[in-house]
Amino acid sequence: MAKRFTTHKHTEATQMTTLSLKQLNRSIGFIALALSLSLASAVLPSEPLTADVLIVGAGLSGLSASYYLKKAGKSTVIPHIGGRVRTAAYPDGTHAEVGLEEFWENNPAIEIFRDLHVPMETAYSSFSSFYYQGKLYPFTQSTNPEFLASVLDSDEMQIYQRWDAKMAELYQQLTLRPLSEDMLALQEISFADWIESTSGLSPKAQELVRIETEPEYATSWRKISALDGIAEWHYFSGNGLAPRRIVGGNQRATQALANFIGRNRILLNQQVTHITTTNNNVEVLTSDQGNLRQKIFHAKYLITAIPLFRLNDIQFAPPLSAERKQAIQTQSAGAYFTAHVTVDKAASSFWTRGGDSILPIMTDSPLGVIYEGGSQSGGDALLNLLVSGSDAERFNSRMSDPDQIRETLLTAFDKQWPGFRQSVKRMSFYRYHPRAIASWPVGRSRFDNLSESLRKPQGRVYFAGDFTEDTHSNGASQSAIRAVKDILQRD
Ligand SMILES: Cc1cc2nc3c(=O)[nH]c(=O)nc-3n(C[C@H](O)[C@H](O)[C@H](O)COP(=O)(O)OP(=O)(O)OC[C@H]3O[C@@H](n4cnc5c(N)ncnc54)[C@H](O)[C@@H]3O)c2cc1C
Repeated sequence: MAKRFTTHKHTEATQMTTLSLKQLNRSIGFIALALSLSLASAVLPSEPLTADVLIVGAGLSGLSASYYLKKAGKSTVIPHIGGRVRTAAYPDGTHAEVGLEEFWENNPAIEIFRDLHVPMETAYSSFSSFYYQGKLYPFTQSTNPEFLASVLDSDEMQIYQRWDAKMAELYQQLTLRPLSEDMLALQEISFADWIESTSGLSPKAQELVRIETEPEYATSWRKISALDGIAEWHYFSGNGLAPRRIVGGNQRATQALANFIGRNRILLNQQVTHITTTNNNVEVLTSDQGNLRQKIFHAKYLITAIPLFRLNDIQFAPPLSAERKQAIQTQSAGAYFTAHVTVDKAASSFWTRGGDSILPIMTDSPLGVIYEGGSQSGGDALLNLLVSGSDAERFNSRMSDPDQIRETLLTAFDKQWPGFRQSVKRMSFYRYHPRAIASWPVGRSRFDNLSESLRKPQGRVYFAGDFTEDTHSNGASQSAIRAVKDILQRD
């Protein structure tokens, strides 16, 4: 989740690149029906509104699906907007992420952003500075291996490197279908138990693995299987994958996507409540969250691009298959809570070394991962705390008193950086309740048959979103490509 960014940020050139749409079958054509915003926002229409494909969910997954479909000449309509790519902007000119922090370099969305000329910043490492037993290990080096060599002694490092190479081999096996019996067995043991009993890593190296990866799946490493741990470790293995951020805030990327798709294709405040499939179309009922007026949409196909548990808000006819229902019910989720902390600029000495920022820092305390927000030169600094796991669950509870949350965070800050609380001017809290990110409990994984059932369509309805393929926004993008490809091949 957290990665250290170069102090000399490199703004990635936003040249036009060839999209991976070549795989998508463009040969099928049926008439794209236009839908105007005025029509959409009018009083209950007598005729249903129509499009080729209706997309439920205007997060990264739904917007990406719509992007690919538009490139292939299809019309789409997306009721609702929002999603987990969100940037908060404050009156003093500072801004920080509320949701997604970085796009990993292997995320297909990066190709879309290049195509849309969205400026990106490049980071170079997946590991971050971290606290272990009260001691800070600052990431001041240029690469993961150099950083690791500053944390582990040479014996620990040799064992770590052998283990890491084995992890890379196991990751390759995850791409094979069907998975071997040995691999599937790793679904039954927790990542923590497996590392502790088989890795041979030193206690410090084990803690490094835990502290660096837990913010990724946003729950304890005891709650995910070794199989999912192997998939997560891929982001850190070897030199690690490099993440990207959008200059000026990640929300600019989804805004660029929405502009490309056409704002009139995205209908605000429309919650999908019913999805009815017949042999030759899909009928959707939406409810306007402002005035509770209902609208009817017809489309040839439908893609749901919402968190899977949100499918429980929708009534399907015919109902979702028992296997899909079981897949949704047995899925787990990680929790996130975000706090933006405005602090006096002078306090930056706490997180700089030799004039360079060592943020993000993984704290292993209720502060979670401390990121740096965007600020105006000379003004206050904005820190972004990405809290995950049990601390996030506690803070997310509506019974949680904001004054207590604030005090817990200030106490944790003071323990780590004595005197820091004097510099804090304001805190803003953002809750993701109850489920922020996909995760699978021990005994379940995204590599089993149950999950596979969600990657197959039910009639004319396709299921996308980050809960079907991966824990990260990579899953949101990959699932959009899968659904669009399947629709274009079928039509
Ligand atoms: C705090 C936080 C930090 C994160 N950090 C990272 C990170 O650094 N890197 C990374 O890769 N990923 C990160 N993630 C995960 C990433 O944000 C998600 O994987 C990704 O944004 C999911 O996109 P999506 O389109 O699948 O879902 P969403 O963005 O959740 O979009 C779903 C949309 O569907 C709408 N919707 C739901 N139900 C209905 C309905 N019935 N009718 C109509 N609309 C509906 C919702 O309102 C929402 O707008 C983070 C997530 C959080 C919460």
